[in-house]
Amino acid sequence: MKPVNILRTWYEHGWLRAVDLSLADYLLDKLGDDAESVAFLAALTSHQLGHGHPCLDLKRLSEEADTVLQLPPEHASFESKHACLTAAQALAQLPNDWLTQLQDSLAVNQANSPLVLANKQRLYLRRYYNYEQAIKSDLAQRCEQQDEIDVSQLRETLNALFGVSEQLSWQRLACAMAVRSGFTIITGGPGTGKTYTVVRLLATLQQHRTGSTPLRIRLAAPTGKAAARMTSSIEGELGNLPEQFRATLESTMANRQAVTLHRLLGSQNHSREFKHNRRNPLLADVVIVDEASMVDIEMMAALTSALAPGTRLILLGDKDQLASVEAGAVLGQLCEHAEHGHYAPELAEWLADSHGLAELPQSYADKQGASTWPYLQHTVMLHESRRFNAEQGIGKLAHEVNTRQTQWLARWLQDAQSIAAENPAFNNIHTLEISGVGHKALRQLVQEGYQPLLDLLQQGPDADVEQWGEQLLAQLEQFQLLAAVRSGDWGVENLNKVITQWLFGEQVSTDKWFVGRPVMITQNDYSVDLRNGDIGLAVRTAADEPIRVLFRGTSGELRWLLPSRLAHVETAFAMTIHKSQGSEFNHTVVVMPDHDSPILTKELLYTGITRASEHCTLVFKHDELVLRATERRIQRSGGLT
Ligand SMILES: Nc1ncnc2c1ncn2[C@@H]1O[C@H](COP(=O)(O)OP(=O)(O)OP(=O)(O)O)[C@@H](O)[C@H]1O
Repeated sequence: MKPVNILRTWYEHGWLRAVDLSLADYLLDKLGDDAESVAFLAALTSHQLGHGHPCLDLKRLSEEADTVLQLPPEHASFESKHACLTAAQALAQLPNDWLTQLQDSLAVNQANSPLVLANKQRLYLRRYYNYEQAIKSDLAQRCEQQDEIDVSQLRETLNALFGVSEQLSWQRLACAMAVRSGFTIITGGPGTGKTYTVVRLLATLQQHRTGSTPLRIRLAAPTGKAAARMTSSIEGELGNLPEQFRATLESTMANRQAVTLHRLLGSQNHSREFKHNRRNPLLADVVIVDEASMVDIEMMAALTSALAPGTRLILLGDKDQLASVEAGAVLGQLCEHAEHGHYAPELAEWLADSHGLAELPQSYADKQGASTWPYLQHTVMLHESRRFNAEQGIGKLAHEVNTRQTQWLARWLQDAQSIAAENPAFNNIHTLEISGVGHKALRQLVQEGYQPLLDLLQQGPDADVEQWGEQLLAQLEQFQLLAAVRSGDWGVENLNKVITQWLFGEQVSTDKWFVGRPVMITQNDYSVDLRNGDIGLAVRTAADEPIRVLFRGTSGELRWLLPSRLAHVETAFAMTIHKSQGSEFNHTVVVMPDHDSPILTKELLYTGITRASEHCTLVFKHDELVLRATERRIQRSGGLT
């Protein structure tokens, strides 16, 4: 079959997006029928973007095409599998010299050509290649900025902030690292003290600034919700600082409000360009970005290019979480293997000195570190969670999944109850093995989980509507279903239908407005200042009032919007694990599907489990699918490192 016809069949069966096919058609139109292989590979590159990869990894493509391209897709019907070639079969239809054709093509590696082939291995759409190059050169320039620091003074400041101790504190090393360098990544799982560290880092930076004017510090996060969380956790942590540092920070940092990255950079209507860019950089000495694992490659390029050469950039995030839904696992790539340090000997020595230690443990030093792992010379991973014990409950479950250890997990999946009976510290993780999503045990779990919210809604506001709104939004974070997949019986769409019926009966439809409908914004909407992923709740403040949707605004305020103002929303009793990033729920229920799929990975499960702050329930039909997902890793394509 001709490659372009394979693409058409894939498109007709929903395996490929219209935009992917259009690119192939465009190239064929410009270059003629001889360019079929090039057009085919360009369409695949575009398809990869839709799966979060900024490029097509050609080596992996020839080795494991079906896995790399995630074809057939999760939702593929039986008929489509019959009608379409698999990715591996399709690739076999290309002439043997497809790589040479690609290298020789006018569409590749020419001035302003639409495609770029890097190292004969990664094929990019030019725009994404440019983003990657911009990030690399901006970060390289920033990595070279190293301030001369008086180590003994720094040690004194850190002693005052963290206390004097012989015990290695990664938080303290993170502060030292960020004071020395123009670019720093602080990564760590939930509760490892990223906020705790940042507040102390801000104090250290102000203390060790060179001029007399206070540093201009800007705080940002990729979503409104993450920005609101950042603001409140920083505000909360300020109170725990030693008095002299707290007073300095409060007086020097009048603006402690974190904003979305869009707002920081100044998004402009109907344009991908931001107000702040290379020509008009941000006025800031330090920019700190929380939840950086959610920042995609386009936004990261916009950020790094909007920073003036002297601005210090500090990224915070959990490298082991899923990356952004958009293309580019930037943080994950930059600090892959951070758990091993890989510090060049001189850096390891300096870090130890800043801490007052004789040396860092040998396992974190690496003679080749500087050349092999340049970004790790600017990264500190916080290892110890203050919220979860890695040996117990949620901490243990998250740890076993993250490190892909299935032995304990297999036992827990079989008999979580006995494990909890033996040790009450495991009482906060639960399994629910069910034959289908209509199962009464799931229904009971959902009804009990949502009952307090329904009671609050039923009760209505007393005199104080704002207080009621606060209670509702707090209650909405108490219980949440997260599904691994979108479609099928076990997917988000069906779960929302089923839950709506369980809670509100047959007369209510999932896609209509009703009091008690939680919704998620599915696209950034600047006209109402809401972002993709923001969550609201449909309420009625009085019987004669219209339904309004209650959201938390970026400054923490309550917003009561009419549903007619919301263009892109979906019901959110259940949401995908992808969309739950940056949120935390008291009781998180993670629902695995009844069939295997390449999207079921340890990153997905880890992200779902770590959304839970108090209780986590894992719902599944087959325990071996949970184990298989734990063993599977996301392969991040890209050339940042
Ligand atoms: N070195 C420390 N000494 C005492 N308490 C600490 C220390 N580090 C962190 N904590 C406490 O542990 C809790 C979790 O820390 P923090 O909120 O900073 O973690 P985080 O990594 O930012 O979490 P999140 O997953 O929410 O992003 C907080 O209550 C914090 O005050």
